[in-house]
Amino acid sequence: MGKEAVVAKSSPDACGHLIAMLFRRNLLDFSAEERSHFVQALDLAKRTTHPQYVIATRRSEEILGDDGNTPQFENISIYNYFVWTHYYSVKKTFLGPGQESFGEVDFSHEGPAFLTWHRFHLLQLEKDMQDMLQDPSFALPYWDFATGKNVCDVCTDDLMGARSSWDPAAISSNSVFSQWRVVCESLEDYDTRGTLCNSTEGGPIRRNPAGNVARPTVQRLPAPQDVAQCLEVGSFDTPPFYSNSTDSFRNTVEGNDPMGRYDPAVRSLHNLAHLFLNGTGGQTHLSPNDPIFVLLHTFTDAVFDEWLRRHDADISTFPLENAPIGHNRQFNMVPFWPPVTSTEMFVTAADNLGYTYEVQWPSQNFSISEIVTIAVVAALGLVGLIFLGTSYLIRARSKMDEANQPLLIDQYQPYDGGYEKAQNATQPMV
Ligand SMILES: O=C1C=c2cc(C(=O)O)[nH]c2=CC1=O
Repeated sequence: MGKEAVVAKSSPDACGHLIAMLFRRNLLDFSAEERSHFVQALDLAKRTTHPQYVIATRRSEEILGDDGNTPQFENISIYNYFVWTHYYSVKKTFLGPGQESFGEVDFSHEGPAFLTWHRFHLLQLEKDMQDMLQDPSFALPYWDFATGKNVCDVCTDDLMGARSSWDPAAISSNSVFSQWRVVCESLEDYDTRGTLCNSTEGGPIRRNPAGNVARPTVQRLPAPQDVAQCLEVGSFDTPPFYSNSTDSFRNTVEGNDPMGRYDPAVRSLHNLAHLFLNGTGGQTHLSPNDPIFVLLHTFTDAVFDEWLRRHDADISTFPLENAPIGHNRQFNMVPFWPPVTSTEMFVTAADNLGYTYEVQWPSQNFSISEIVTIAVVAALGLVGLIFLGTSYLIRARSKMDEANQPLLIDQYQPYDGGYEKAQNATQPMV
């Protein structure tokens, strides 16, 4: 049995059957043995031909090849299939020779399906790896990227690969990931010749965390507070269901301003984590080639799942229509097969999908204005308490004085020398 997952409990599915629960854990909590097992599993997925899927390497117009008789499909490895599906979802649309390709269609980003698309993407890889390992308990771990730091803590040789000492944008030769070669990098071909990404591998993974000197705002990872604030955004998504949606949880976690305001210069959470990697992992058509992509997205999915749990999974703000192409609730998510819609993925994972996350969520810090309000209310309360306490003490004190000094009580006879007179009366005269 794989060590990544602890199948500690089971839960009933929609039909009432018991399904084992997978625990997606923080990669940094893995033991040395678990780390090695996970890295080897990824490497095996990179080298194992996908047992079920082939990829199309030409558009439907040319799918039978130049002679009209040679189907343009190729085998691909399990991991490279994961890369290819992401590439396909973001690829530009070829409009014809000599024409600029159309880049405004993105089936997996900048729209409501961002979270549901990537959730299914991860589930497919996880299932493929379980089958490859013949281990149904294999679970993908996550990278809690919301550290607020300017270092990549999973970039060590026992995990995702340290920085090479020779080239700051390369992976150390002690890591197996320095041997990985990327697919889908021939953008020029796709955009000018209308070809599609094929299974041919090219250059190595490039990664230079925090190293983008031209853009200081992407040299530091998101902070825990960004996650806490994002989880407070109440609506799943808002019109126009795009990258400029305000007060939208989806747009906030995808990576605009943590308060849900739109500022094109701002990158946070998921987008910031991609750009922080500064290399293969920061370019949308290529990013899954860097295996950190898997961990970055499991964490993003964990935030989504926590939001679904806290806000009671209300799909009413997931549009039925008017979202960008591919992003409406009932659309099949491109290019997954068998067909799957966002609605099917808009459910709490533990109750419906058989997995859950072990995460300690950061609590919300108070803003300056909230701190001032709390301080004023507390000060007023204190003044009130002091006033009440003082008046009570004064009243109690005066009651005590009355009890302890009976001579001051009105009814008591004032001293008039009567005692002495009486005494004198009983004394015999000498
Ligand atoms: O692979 C991705 C790369 C990204 C870069 C940005 C950005 O905000 O500039 N966003 C990205 C999302 C990705 O999925």
